Amino acid sequence: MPDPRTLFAKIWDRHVVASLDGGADLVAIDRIFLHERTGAAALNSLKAAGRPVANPSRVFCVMDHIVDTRPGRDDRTLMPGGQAFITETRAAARDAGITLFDVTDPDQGIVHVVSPELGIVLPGCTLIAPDSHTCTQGAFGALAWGIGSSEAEHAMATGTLRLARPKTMRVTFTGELAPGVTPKDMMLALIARHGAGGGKGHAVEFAGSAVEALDMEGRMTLCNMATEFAAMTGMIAPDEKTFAWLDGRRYAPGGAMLAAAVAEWRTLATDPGAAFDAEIAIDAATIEPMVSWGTSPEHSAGISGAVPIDAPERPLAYIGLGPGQPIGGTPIDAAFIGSCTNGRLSDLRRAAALLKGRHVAPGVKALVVPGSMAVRRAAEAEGLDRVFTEAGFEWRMSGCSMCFYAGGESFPAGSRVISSTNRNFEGRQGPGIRTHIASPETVAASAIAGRIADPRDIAA
Ligand SMILES: CC(C)[C@H](C(=O)O)[C@@H](O)C(=O)O
Ligand code: SF4
Repeated sequence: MPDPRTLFAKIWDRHVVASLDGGADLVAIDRIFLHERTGAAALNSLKAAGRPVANPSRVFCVMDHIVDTRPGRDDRTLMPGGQAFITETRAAARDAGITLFDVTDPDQGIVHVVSPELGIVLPGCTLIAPDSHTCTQGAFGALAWGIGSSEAEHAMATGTLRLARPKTMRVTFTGELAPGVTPKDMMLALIARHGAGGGKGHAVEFAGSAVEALDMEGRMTLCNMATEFAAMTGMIAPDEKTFAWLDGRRYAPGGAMLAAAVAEWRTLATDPGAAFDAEIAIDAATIEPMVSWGTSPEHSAGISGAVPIDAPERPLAYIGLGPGQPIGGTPIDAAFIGSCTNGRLSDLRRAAALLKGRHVAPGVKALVVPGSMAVRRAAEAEGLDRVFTEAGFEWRMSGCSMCFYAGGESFPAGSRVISSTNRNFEGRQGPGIRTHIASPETVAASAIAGRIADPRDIAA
């Protein structure tokens, strides 16, 4: 019998092209994604070096970070000088012969939403992008991680990347989530309990009954925030839900090819008895809806909790809360639903279920930005756009939008925002913006209440 191996080891071992001096491996890269924020730089520098993209059919590019999300958009963006990122990336992508999902393309959307939607990420593949939330796609049992721009160049030119083998960690969520508690809350609880550096240097596999019970979109939310845990990536063993998701997607294998692929993908799961370098176990039933109170995702607490009495000064000064202050009940100025963490159809459905027949509190600016145009169309087909707009939310085109102050979209300086996104550091959503990260349900409930509120208090 061969030694039991982890999901990570199975993927890594079959992608190692060579073991290099100094302990690093040369790893074959199956898929590369670019976006307009960093894409033009990588493609242009490759071109300047006189090197073509080795295999353009494996390289994809989206427009998501800087694009305007107001309906009727074109290449113009609220980011000063932002249009050049878009036009230069478009020209460089066309020149390199890679696949581009452009601003007005029906497939446009946030990179980590579009790739799974189109079946570009597959179990067992290696996928990289110069974007830290590439780990989202590990939800498919892929090895997917964020890289720097020069590594993107190297990978595009050679189809490989040189890197040191990370350590492995398994995070097991046992038991069952309580009603109203979501994958976002699982990650905020993990990071609050084990620190924003807790996964450093590790490829993290999420496992256990509460993970198996999640749908694919929930699994993506979980893996998305592996980078907030400082992990190289997050991943989940592929199962029937994974295979069903991929069935019929444009770039995924179909027919007899799919059946053969599924047979292969079934072998990827971690073998019983395989050893991890580190293990964490969390009882899912102990998690409640979580909200951040500071400027790191580790500054998070249960909605019924309070800011710790020994909380550090600087984040509290920025966020404008005091030690021991209850988190629930804090008045908000704005609410945002969207991003690669929580901007998918199921996120929108769950928020809309709470908003139906209700209205955002007076004075609260609320906005929903679907993670992709496909999500937007699917939501409209179900009438979710009307639920949101009747509740007083703005209904936008897809993009990163207010997740990140890169496209110039923001709320008035200093606003307190409840947000379904993944980062809450100073200025993340714009000058002086005080971000509280939470699940889409908590965002919806808080928008209605005009203050940070527990979604479980609203009967959907
Ligand atoms: C702009 C991009 C490189 C960045 C990232 O790497 O994650 C952004 O997506 C973010 O979420 O901060
Ligand atoms: S939605 Fe936010 S976290 Fe995701 S890729 Fe865009 S900016 Fe980064």
